[in-house]
Amino acid sequence: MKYFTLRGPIPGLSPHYFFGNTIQSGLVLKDLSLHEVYRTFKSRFGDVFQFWLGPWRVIVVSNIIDVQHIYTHRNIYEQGDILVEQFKLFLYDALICLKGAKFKRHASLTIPLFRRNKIIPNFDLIIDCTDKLLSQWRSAPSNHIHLDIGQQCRNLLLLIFGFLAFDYDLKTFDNSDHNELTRALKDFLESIYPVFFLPKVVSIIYLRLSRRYQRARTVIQQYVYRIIDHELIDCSETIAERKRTSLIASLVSALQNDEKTEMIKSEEEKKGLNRSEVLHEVLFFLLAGYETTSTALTWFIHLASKHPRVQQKIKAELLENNCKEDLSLEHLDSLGYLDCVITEVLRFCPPGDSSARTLTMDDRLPESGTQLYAGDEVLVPFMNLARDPRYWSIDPELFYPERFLGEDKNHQSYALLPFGGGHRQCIGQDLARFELKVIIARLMQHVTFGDGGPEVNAGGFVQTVTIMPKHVGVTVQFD
Ligand code: HEM
Repeated sequence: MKYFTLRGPIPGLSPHYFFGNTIQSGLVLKDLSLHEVYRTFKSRFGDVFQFWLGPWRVIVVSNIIDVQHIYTHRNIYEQGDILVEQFKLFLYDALICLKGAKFKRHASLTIPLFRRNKIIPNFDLIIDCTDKLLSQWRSAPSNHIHLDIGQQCRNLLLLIFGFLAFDYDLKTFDNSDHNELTRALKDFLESIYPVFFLPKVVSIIYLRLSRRYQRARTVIQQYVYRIIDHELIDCSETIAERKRTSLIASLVSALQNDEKTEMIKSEEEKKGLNRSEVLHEVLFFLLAGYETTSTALTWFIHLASKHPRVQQKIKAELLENNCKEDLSLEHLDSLGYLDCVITEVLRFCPPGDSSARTLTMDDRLPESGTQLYAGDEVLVPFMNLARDPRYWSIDPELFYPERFLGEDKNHQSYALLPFGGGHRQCIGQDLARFELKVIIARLMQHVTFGDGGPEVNAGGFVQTVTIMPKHVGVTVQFD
């Protein structure tokens, strides 16, 4: 039988009809995260196993030689159909769903805007937005336990990304408990998560019937239209001037004058973007630009509250580099320990679970000798590699930023992949690292996070589109 059976000699757990391995693994009903599930399967079945994410059969690969092979053979390992097919249900024309010539057309308008030299001028903007969060915390009593750190981080990263990519004030700190957009985005992400484990036809019906999804999508679309209209107020010369530095100017200035003529051209000949493509790119970047980075910031705050020693060392480094009062772009490069902390947060708790690739032809993995066939779907699970003692000198189960100054400084690069790898790796990684560094440095200039108690600050994992800490409860003490 083609569906819902183990195929070939690759080990795995015989799947259930319709649910695949999602119930057996605890992903559904026990609410385990994909990090936990892939780790358990690896310890049971070894480095390469098959797993059924509902109707999708995936081959999960957890050794660095095979992973390196996957990422360095882009002609064989293309963007994963599992991502393409599922994202297409709500973001048909967005970068993540595209391959080949269409991907290139979209990528040429977006990727250059997230290179380091384009990001650095946003230093003051990030500081100003972080100060809004600090002033919100200042008005709370000092022993208050903040249980909504995840939401506060989302508000901050969304505010920054709105200005940085869209020149638009998303006002996420105005009435932040009930901010319409952050709430709609949260509802949207939570309601699309089950789609990743459902057959396509069931997903379509579910999305049509889900009032929460429909409501969230309407609110988000209204914002997206406002962002585009706000940009269109500018005259075309001004937009053209800004298109090399601003995502929204780049997208809007690429709008096709004659969509009908462009539509009949071959993909290779097409120029610019049609309205639907611009709409989907704005929506996708809105999601990609804040959700993962705010998850990483939430993990930092949780882990910092558990490791006061790490906070003290960041503060000492700020002091040594004369950044206790003033923070400037010039000082940022000298904060080497802070870089190690950020890398360790991304290693210890990667916000995403894996990269997905689909084979365009048959291939054999060099280390495990696994035979794969065209159309197979492979996944590279980030946490399996990041916590594998074969690839780390210092116990990978320890949260220990100093590892990157000493024994693990020259770690295996394919063991640390929070942004994926190869030709479809994250295009926002320089931006995410820069934002995290500026925000954390600013926060550590002013506050110390305290552990709110064993229950409210118990950590754990909660799976949605990203993997957040399940329980975060911290105090915020101004120094
Ligand atoms: C800590 C923050 C972030 C993490 C952990 C993260 C992680 C990832 C991962 C794992 C992928 C898939 C890579 C692969 O398949 O190998 C990805 C793709 C992507 N990310 Fe990020 N990301 C972050 C921040 C951002 C930001 C700030 C942006 C905004 C520009 C962004 C934009 C994208 C885009 C557009 C893609 C799709 C690339 C493609 O399909 O070729 N990400 N990200």
